[in-house]
Amino acid sequence: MTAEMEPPWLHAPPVEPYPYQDSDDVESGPPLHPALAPLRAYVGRWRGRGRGGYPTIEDFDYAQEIRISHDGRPFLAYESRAWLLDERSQAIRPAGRESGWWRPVMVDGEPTGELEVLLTTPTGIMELHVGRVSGHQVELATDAVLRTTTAKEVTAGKRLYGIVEGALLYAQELAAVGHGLAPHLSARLTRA
Ligand code: HEM
Repeated sequence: MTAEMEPPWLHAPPVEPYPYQDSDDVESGPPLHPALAPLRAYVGRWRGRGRGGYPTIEDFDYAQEIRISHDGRPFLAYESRAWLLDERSQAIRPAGRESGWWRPVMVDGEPTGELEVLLTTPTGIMELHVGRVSGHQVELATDAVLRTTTAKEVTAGKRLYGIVEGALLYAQELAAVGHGLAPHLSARLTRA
């Protein structure tokens, strides 16, 4: 590469590690953005178990960890990892994994109670949800689903999340592989 072609940053000093904090504990870390006040109860590390099924598959038991964190900006980061359990609650194999963002809608500096949620899975599916927060309850429905060419055919989804007696509960429905909306997952997780 000739000197004229070199970008100016090529010989700049090395950068420090990412200097901002990502926190899953509202008591420490950066202050929670006011947009996230209605979702404050969700921030944390959660672990628990659930039961799943679909018209096309056998019912199954699973365990799951969810991390919901923030960095002081008006969105939550969402990460979930699940694994299948046998009848003795021993791990069989890794299962669903998902990550994305929960974005409360703000108008004139006030949260409207609406939520935009973006989620992706390693199985080639991207879900765009619109939702509502009321009290501790979060209700989501897909606005769009995008799939890679090799992904299973998922066309819609619906989710209901709640915080009940300090636990995170949810139920999730899917429209997939030729079926209309039907339950796929429900679980109860407590703070890990
Ligand atoms: C806690 C997370 C999840 C768990 C534990 C889970 C578990 C399972 C299991 C055990 C199966 C049966 C096939 C297999 O053994 O792989 C399955 C199938 C399936 N799951 Fe999930 N899943 C999760 C999340 C999701 C999500 C987020 C989506 C959609 C975005 C999804 C869509 C599907 C579809 C489309 C099938 C295939 C059904 C069929 O081909 O008949 N799953 N899931």
